[in-house]
Amino acid sequence: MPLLTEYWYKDLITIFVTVILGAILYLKWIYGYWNRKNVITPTVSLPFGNASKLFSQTVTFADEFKDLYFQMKSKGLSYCGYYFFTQPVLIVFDLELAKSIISKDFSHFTDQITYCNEKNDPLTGQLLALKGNKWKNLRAKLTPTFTSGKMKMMFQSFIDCSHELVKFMDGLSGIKEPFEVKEVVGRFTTDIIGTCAFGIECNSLKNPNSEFRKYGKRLSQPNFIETLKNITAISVPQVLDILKIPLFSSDVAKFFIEIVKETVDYREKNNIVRNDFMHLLIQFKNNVATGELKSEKSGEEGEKNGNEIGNTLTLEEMAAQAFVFFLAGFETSSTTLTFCFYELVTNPEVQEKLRLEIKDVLEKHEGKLTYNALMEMTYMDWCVNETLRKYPPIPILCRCCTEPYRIPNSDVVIDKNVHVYIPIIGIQHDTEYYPEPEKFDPERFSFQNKAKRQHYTWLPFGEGPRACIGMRFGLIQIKVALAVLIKDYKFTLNSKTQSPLVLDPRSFIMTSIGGVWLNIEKVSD
Ligand code: HEM
Repeated sequence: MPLLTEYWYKDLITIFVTVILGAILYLKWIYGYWNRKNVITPTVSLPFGNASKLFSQTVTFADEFKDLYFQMKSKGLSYCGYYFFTQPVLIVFDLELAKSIISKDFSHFTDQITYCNEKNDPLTGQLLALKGNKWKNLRAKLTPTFTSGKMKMMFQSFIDCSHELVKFMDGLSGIKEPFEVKEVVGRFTTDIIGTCAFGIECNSLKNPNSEFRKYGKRLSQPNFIETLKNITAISVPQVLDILKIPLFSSDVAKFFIEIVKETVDYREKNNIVRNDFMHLLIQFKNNVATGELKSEKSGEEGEKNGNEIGNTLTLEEMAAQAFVFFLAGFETSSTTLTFCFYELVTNPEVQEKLRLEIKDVLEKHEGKLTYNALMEMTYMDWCVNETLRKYPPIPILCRCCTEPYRIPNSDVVIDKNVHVYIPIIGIQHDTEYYPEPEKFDPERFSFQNKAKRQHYTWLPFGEGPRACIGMRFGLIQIKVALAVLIKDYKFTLNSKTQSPLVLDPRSFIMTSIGGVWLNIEKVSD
């Protein structure tokens, strides 16, 4: 039956045109947000705002925000507006403002932009995604897991996994096979995180099809639907909430929750104590129940207002934390190692200098790779820092405004729920701070050179209260791999590598298309 006119098809056309016009007007109003605040934005286009190239995956996150950094900074701007689809974002170029947002005035920007809905998806109830006081209490509890003391206690697990890595490399050097470095070091970091976070020997170096490796790959190479869910989670998270769509597929959640459940059961039944992250989580569960560990407010009160982590962790909460350590820990580190190897093979004099340092230090430590020996490898530290400068695995830092904030010396107020991005990829390639930024020069991180640079010019692990909690852990796994490999093997670039590297626009973490292929040869003593 016709509604508006005599003909149903005219009604249909009218409704269709009205909906389209309504959507366009709504988007135009949304995309006027920064204009109304007199904040300059790059040219905005319908329907994706400024992010159309990111949505069509024709540009990488790193290139998008590096280009924007240079384009806007050259106009003398300290910040600009941006629309990630319908989500307004402030992009900050000025180091002082970046410092205020992530450290000095942190109380206005306490949250990450990561999706969190523990009811729909238990795995999102993890440290990186939790908000407000819930995050604050959990962060306070988890921080002791990553002290240098705890790292020393876990160090033997790193060394055990490195033996497998060396065995694997020995095999390759014997048959003179080129190998893709990210695949191999990804298996190594998966094994370490599996051991330390889940107490499980994944053996992915021996068995590349191990379950952990399989899920690791799935998480780092999302398919179209998963990419769409990731984008929705950042730009319009309400859609996932209302439609009750979990961010992580049910089989991923089932795998991680089951593995934590089995580990906890086994350890509790057999009184097993290990120096790892899982043990600490079990202690939280049990100590808290006996009153030894108190969160800032009582769990009951917290449960009431729904904004506190309770006094005890449920199995799902434990699984979510182990999961984030896996998610945040294995690929960032394997990516860093991959780019570091690429630079070491394209700068053979740096590789040689590093090899000499490793041998010298080990000689002083009777040939044993101990925690202290690793800390004495200064040149290695510079090489890793320079890699993280050139290729920060996470190219932007993100915050959500949790309390309105007036930008100092301006009339611009950042409203609650507006996102803020700090494009560290731009800062770390800025000639003002790093002359010849494309050159790989570890000496930039010598004590004297570092002292000459401003703070906040090197941010691969973030800064302030929400900085990376696993920095020490990540650096140790990177350095252990470098120490055992560079000491005994010489690496050169294999012709299968697309050099200069081309980054993959489908990946948020910096990744090169086709990978980095190396030749390996044992060095004589
Ligand atoms: C080279 C290695 C790594 C890099 C470059 C890296 C980088 C980062 C960055 C940029 C952040 C956000 C910081 C901010 O917004 O200020 C972060 C957060 C985080 N990282 Fe890492 N990370 C690495 C290794 C690890 C490892 C090994 C783990 C765990 C075992 C880990 C666990 C986390 C967690 C849980 C957070 C969230 C912290 C919070 O919100 O309180 N990361 N990481």
